[in-house]
Amino acid sequence: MMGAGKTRVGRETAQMMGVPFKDADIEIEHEIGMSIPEYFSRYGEPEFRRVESEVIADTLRGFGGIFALGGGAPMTPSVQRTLHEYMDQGGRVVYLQADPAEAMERANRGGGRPMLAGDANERWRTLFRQRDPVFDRIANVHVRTHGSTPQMAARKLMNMIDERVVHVDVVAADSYNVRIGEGALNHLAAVLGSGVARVALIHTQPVQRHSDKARALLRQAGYDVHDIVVPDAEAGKTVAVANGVWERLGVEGFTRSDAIVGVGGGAATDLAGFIAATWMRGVRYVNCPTSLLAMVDASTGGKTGVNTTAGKNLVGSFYTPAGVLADLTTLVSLPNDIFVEGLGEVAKSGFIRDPQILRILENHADELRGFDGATFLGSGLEDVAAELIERTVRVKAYHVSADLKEAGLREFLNYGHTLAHAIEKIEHFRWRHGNAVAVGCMYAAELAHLLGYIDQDLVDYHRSLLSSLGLPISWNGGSFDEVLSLMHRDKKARGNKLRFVVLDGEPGHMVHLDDPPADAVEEAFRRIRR
Ligand SMILES: NC(=O)c1ccc[n+]([C@@H]2O[C@H](COP(=O)([O-])OP(=O)(O)OC[C@H]3O[C@@H](n4cnc5c(N)ncnc54)[C@H](O)[C@@H]3O)[C@@H](O)[C@H]2O)c1
Ligand SMILES: O=C(O)C(=O)C[C@@H](O)[C@H](O)[C@H](O)COP(=O)(O)O
Repeated sequence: MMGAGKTRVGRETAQMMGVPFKDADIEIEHEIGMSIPEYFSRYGEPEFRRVESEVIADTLRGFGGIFALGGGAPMTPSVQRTLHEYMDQGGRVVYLQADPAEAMERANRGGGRPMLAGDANERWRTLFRQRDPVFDRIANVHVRTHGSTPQMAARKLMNMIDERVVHVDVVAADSYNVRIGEGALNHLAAVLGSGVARVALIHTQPVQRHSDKARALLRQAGYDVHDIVVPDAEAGKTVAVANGVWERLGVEGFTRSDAIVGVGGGAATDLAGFIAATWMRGVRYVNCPTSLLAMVDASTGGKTGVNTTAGKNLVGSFYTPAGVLADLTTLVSLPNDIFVEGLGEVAKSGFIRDPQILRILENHADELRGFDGATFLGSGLEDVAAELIERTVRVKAYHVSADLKEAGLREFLNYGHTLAHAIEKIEHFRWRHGNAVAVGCMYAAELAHLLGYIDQDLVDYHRSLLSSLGLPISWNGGSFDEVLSLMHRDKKARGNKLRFVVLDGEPGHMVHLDDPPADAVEEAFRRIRR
């Protein structure tokens, strides 16, 4: 909107990012050879919009910087088309959302704006009512600058345009974006949208500072926020905890148009998604993962659920979120062992689909294993982690987009999980999920080798890569019989036949392994014992 601070904040942001800045008004005046008010009064608005549209299209072609548009520009259909094409090529279109009262006051300062001729305040309000829904729809980045200095707004904007976005296009469900970057949480209100009144903010105690931030953002945006603290980690993934949350939602009057926001590790986002899937048979939800594992895997894809006494994730549903906000600033408080655990799922994704992930892990194993939240932001490791998160989420998106309900392709994401879930259950969920997955991948590699799918070198590669990251590669608990009985409860099993997913030849090539010979299943188990 006029007065939102596009030029000031845009210029400031460009300076912080070390990129050029252009202002549409200056480019247009250069093109027409006179001031905009003069051109407007001589030739009228339609002619001005035509020139403006051409200047915008020309400027955006090949321009790598920040370009401040005039407030009316995005209302022109040809400009909208140009902006869509720009976004399709990876461009960011930012809606700078200033406090309306402040923006109106700034816009009227000094006068001279042709669009505000007459009663300037009333005219500004009318334009705002017309433009706000259009800007909201067109932009792919929404930055609220209420109460911010231009420098603060610029920093926020920089973080938001710097972020990585993975689009998850799901067959038979709404598509959504996974946003990865410092400040990704700032998108929360935009992702929830305006149809929601009450928000249940579900989180665990160790991530209180991050849920406080989410709550502040939600309150600022006018939502009625209900804080729901659930037991930490797997203790929160039970039907008893879910029942407690359903009770709260009932008492607090949550309706179908209200929403859930899950903040925390994978256990919290699995539970929050499950609540969203079941409350009134489905309400909107947004995941805000705060652990590496939740960022790369648990928060995306719509597998929601709880454990039962019989095993891991046995009750749940496939229910996709409205969006995922992986805010890298939340990793500052993540303990080292929980970061390292997350690398188990990252490596898994490298094995099943994206060998470049494996190379990045190899090249940065020492830094990754030594993760320290206190020095993470702004370090070289942050770029490495952001790249790994984006790549791993892309692997996830590839599988869930085509096969949301896990009829076949999606099962490849379950590499290593047949044994992993048995380990977690036998260990009473004291073993971390990502660690169990690392051992499970080792087991799947041994099994694939025994059956002639992969050579010994690839088994050895699993062992050396996973251990270089600080992940476990063997497990000594439980007996084979216990493990076998639990593996029969794995969701890939069919009837009384086991079903695994294994590598075929090399990383990136996966096959299903139905009903493998019993002696190989046992021998592979023997090989992962210390
Ligand atoms: N739905 C899926 O597709 C999917 C995929 C993978 C894993 N999962 C599930 O995810 C869970 C594992 O997730 P996880 O590894 O995040 O475990 P978790 O949720 O148990 O979190 C681990 C610990 O880290 C804490 N924590 C998280 N973020 C923190 C932060 N920023 N600062 C300080 N502490 C923080 C948590 O409170 C918890 O104590 C398992 O239940 C697993 O089954 C689900
Ligand atoms: O998204 C999937 O599909 C996966 O299998 C991802 C796994 O990494 C994840 O641990 C998932 O929760 C396992 O699901 P389950 O169906 O085996 O319980």
